[in-house]
Amino acid sequence: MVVGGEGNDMERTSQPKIRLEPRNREEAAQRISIAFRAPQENFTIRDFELGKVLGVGSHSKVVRAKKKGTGHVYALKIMDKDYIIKENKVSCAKLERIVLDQLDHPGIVGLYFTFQDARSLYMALESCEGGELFDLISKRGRLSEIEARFYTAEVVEALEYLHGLGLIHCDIKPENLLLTADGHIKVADFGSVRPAKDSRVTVPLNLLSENTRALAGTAAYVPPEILNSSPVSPGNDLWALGCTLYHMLAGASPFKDTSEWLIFQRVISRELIIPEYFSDEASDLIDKLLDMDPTKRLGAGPDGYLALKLHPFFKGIDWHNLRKGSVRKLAMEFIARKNKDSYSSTQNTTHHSGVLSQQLTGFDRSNGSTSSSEAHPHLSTVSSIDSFDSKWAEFLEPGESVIMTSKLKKFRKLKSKKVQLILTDKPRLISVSTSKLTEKRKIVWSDNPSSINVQVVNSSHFKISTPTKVMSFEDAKQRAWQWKKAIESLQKQ
Ligand SMILES: Nc1ncnc2c1ncn2[C@@H]1O[C@H](COP(=O)(O)OP(=O)(O)OP(=O)(O)O)[C@@H](O)[C@H]1O
Repeated sequence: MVVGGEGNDMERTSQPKIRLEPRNREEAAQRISIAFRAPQENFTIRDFELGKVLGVGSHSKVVRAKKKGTGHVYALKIMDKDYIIKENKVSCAKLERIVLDQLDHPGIVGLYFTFQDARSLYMALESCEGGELFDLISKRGRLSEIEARFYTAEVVEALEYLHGLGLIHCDIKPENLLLTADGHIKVADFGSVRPAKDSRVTVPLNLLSENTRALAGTAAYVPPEILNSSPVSPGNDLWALGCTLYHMLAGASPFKDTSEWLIFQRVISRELIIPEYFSDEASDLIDKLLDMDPTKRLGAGPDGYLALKLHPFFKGIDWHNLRKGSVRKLAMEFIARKNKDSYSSTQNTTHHSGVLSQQLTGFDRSNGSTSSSEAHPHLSTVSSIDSFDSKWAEFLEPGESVIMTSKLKKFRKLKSKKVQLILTDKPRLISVSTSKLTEKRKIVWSDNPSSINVQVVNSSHFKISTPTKVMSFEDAKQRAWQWKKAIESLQKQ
């Protein structure tokens, strides 16, 4: 990605550029003060051996990439230029680049370098080999309080650092909390970040004015004050932290419903049901983080993070040595559940060289988790990299690439089954039973929207209608609209 990067060879291509042009003197002055630590390199995608898709966001695809020559492995966040321009996400991408560049904390995903080519922007991030906390929770159903305490403590530490710099993440949720190979948490996805008034982090003003227009965050984690257009504050992240802790312990976010509107109603009226099996300490902490008044949330008051860290839920947490080992049991339990993974190891370049790193090298989540091999339709230009690794590859024809795939619940009458739905560039729609690993009945493709039609019921539910049947699906990651977009864009091609 080029952010004010004169002199970079990438700039001299005749391809579309994404630049950060100052609009006035003030901005120009501010821009000069940004000297990137993570350089803008002249690399091309051919300088990397691409591995599996680590995850997909709403405007990016993140792929494991090994740098030829050095063998270093990165999580390469790839953003399609046309798409982010069309979707007005350029400022989010630049913001993430600029902010990540200035952060340095073990609880925050590191940025190594950026580059771009004709089609895409690339950010080489520290690779979090353990995947999303969301997937861990989904696989387990819910986490134990011991695990939830540890993960929450690590997020608290990272938030303390961020808030100390005057930055609000604005999208804390289990999907954006990534696990390293040795079982520690790192906060990712800084595309929604906002500075508080007294922020010590340099953020160009034009990016902010563009970025602050949109409602930041994800419905189920958005605090009530944001729905009332109040200015951002650290309390926003503390609310989302309370929702995240609840999610870890209950297996679902506290404000769950079938549409964003209904979720917002629950948030505004604080319809919070705490399950009986939550300990008193966990219930009390969640209650205090989910205070309707952002200034009263634990961690946001006059005693700041000290009050939060001293809460009885965190009893036993060694705050000074949080990131020094002590995750052995958690990580080993995690890897034991993943030992069927047929992941072929690549060298890991994370900075964590703890005891577990070696034991866990090669540990991954290539076992069909909901996001591990998902792709975005707008990223079809890089879709060929999907075909390398997944166990679903056996259902593809030679040369066929995955455009999008998710583990979904498929409903039939009153029952539901888990299926892996795969959309390919052929185009084909393949539904594979995750229990039997066999292809279910063929879904006959048609370019005609009246023959194959996708109806979105809400963000997680959608239906695919063909002339002979209607199939109902649930996507736990709320990608119903992405399924519709992906299928329709292939029909238009
Ligand atoms: N450093 C990393 N290491 C491993 N996986 C990663 C890394 N960064 C991102 N991912 C995976 O890619 C997914 C998408 O990344 P990210 O959230 O940064 O994208 P985005 O397009 O900004 O998403 P969003 O829809 O949340 O705005 C993550 O949820 C995660 O699964």
